[in-house]
Formats: sequence, C-alpha cells, structure tokens
Amino acid sequence: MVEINSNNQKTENLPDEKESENIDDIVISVNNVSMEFNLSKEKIDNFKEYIIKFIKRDIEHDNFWALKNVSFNIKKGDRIGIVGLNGAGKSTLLKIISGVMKPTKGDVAITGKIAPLLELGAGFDSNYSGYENVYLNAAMMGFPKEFIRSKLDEIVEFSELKDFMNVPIKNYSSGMKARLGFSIATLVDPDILILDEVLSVGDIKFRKKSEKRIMELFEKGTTVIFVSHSLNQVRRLCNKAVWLEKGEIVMKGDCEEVCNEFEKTLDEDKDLSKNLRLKRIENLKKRQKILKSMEEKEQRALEEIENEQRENK
Ligand SMILES: Nc1ncnc2c1ncn2[C@@H]1O[C@H](COP(=O)(O)OP(=O)(O)OP(=O)(O)O)[C@@H](O)[C@H]1O
Repeated sequence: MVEINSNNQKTENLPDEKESENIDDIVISVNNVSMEFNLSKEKIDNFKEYIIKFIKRDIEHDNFWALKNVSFNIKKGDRIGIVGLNGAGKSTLLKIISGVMKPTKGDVAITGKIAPLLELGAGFDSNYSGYENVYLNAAMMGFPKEFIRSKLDEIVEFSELKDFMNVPIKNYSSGMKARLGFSIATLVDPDILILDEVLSVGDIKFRKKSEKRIMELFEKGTTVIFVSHSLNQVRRLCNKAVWLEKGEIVMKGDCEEVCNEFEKTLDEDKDLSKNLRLKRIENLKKRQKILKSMEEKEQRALEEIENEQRENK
C-alpha cells in the first residue's frame, strides 16, 4: 500500500499481513534516499600531497551512487532484516537511518528514541574507561545521566565485563566492545534498535544471550532494523526483509520470501552464470515496479471513491 508521509511524498509500506491504514503506526519513513560518494581516481600517499593536489584542483573523482532511490516505511514493532552482497549499501542505509550520514537526496523521518549499534566500537572513545563510555554512548543517544545510572548495574551485568569497566576501551577486544555496545543499546529500552552485523561477533554463549534479549525487545514492541550476512539469523529474528543490490531495492516484504529469493540467486552464483543471476534480479525489480504501480492505482481509485462519497453527502 502507499502512504503519504510528512513531506507529502508517496512511499511504499513494506507489505504487511495485517495491513493497517493508520499512518501513526509508521516509525521510520525512508523517502527516495540516494547516497553519492566521491571516489578519488588516484592513489594519494599522504596528507601533504592531498593538500597540494586539492589547492591545485588536481584531484579527480569518480562519482559513485551507493544508494539509489530507496523508499520504504517501517511500522512500530516491525523487525526488518536488510540483506545483500558485500557493497550493496546496507551499512550506508543504516548510517543514514541512524542520522550518522546525510543522504545526497531524499530524507528519512523517524518517530521515537533510536539506539544505533553500527560498526564495532563506533560511539566509543578508546581513551575512556568502560564506565565512562557507557555514559558517553548513552548521552549520544539522548538518554539522561540519571536514567543511565539506574540502568548501569544491568548493563555491566549483561556485558559480563565487571572486571574491565575501569579499563580504557582501547584495551578491549572487538568481542568485548561488541558486548558493551550491545548491552548499552538494548538495556536503555529504545523505541528503535539498529544493529549492523553486531550479533555475529562475540562467542556463541553471548550470541545466544543477545538473540534472547532481542526477542524480549520484540515482545515489548521495539522496532528493530538488522543487517546480517547470516540468512538463518535474519529468518529467526525478522518478520520482514529488504534486499539491496548495488544500492537499489530488488525486493522487500515478507522475510521468508525475500530471503528465499535472495538465496536462490546465491546458489545460481555458484552453479550458473553471472548473467542468469542478474537476469533474475532484473525480473524481480520489474515485478516490484509492477506491484508498486498497481498499488498506486488502487490507492488513487480508493481516493476517488472517497472523494465521490464526500461530495454526495
Ligand atoms: N565513506 C565512503 N566513501 C566512499 N565510498 C563508500 C563509503 N562508505 C561506503 N562506500 C561504498 O559504498 C558501497 C556500499 O557500502 P556499504 O558499506 O554500505 O555496503 P554493505 O552492503 O554494508 O557491504 P558489506 O556487506 O561488505 O558490509 C561500497 O561500494 C563502499 O565501497
């Protein structure tokens, strides 16, 4: 179905089993988001060389679109898995939704408190201790000091890092950073939790504990956006999925359906030619476009009927 967002642009909801007409249910609206990066064509070895070339206007760039016209709505309580090959644009999309990056075109509207857990250690200051970083990290998410103090014991206990909380983060392993980051992001009860590959880090015991914690958040109605290269994990945790390929949406909707289609192209990648994979992707994209235009027509027809009914009253 098609909804009108606050900017009066039309965006498509991820298909829903129980389609609700209530626009208030939408907590994230991604509207025609495109992201362009400038990639330097030549290798510049040091900063001095960069400055000289910059002053001489001698730096050539290639323009590269990491995301192209990406649009979808996420409703409260949805668990969205973002899937795609390396370089598809998944992390870039999460960074834009989290507000870490501004898109070149389009916009994202968010309702509620968002807890982003992006790259490992992002949001941590490596010179500060675990305790100091808990306050720093939570403050960056907009949570007041008193609130964090009330959650501190729980955060430390969950992270299992009690003996390391006075140690500077620079001495933590990547698994330890992931544990602390995950504990902060999930124990402050966010409305929206954003997880980029963090569940694949850490030992199996902590991974299981993290998945259980995410399940508890689902029950509380937390909206989760989740990037993972493990399709099984996406299937276990998500109800919907978005498949990105070279910055474009190939398919979005029911998690199982999207994961199955994506998986088929992975098998083909191994066994059959690359062309067949690309052909399948093009067909899926066409199908999405047809579905979108049908939904738009249906929406216009509904609007016309509503207008007629209003005029006849
Ligand atoms: N800051 C940046 N500057 C230039 N190019 C970038 C930047 N960040 C990402 N890219 C490029 O944008 C594309 C998408 O990157 P992104 O990290 O979003 O992909 P991804 O789907 O998360 O990949 P992966 O699964 O490998 O983590 C890649 O080609 C990457 O090289």
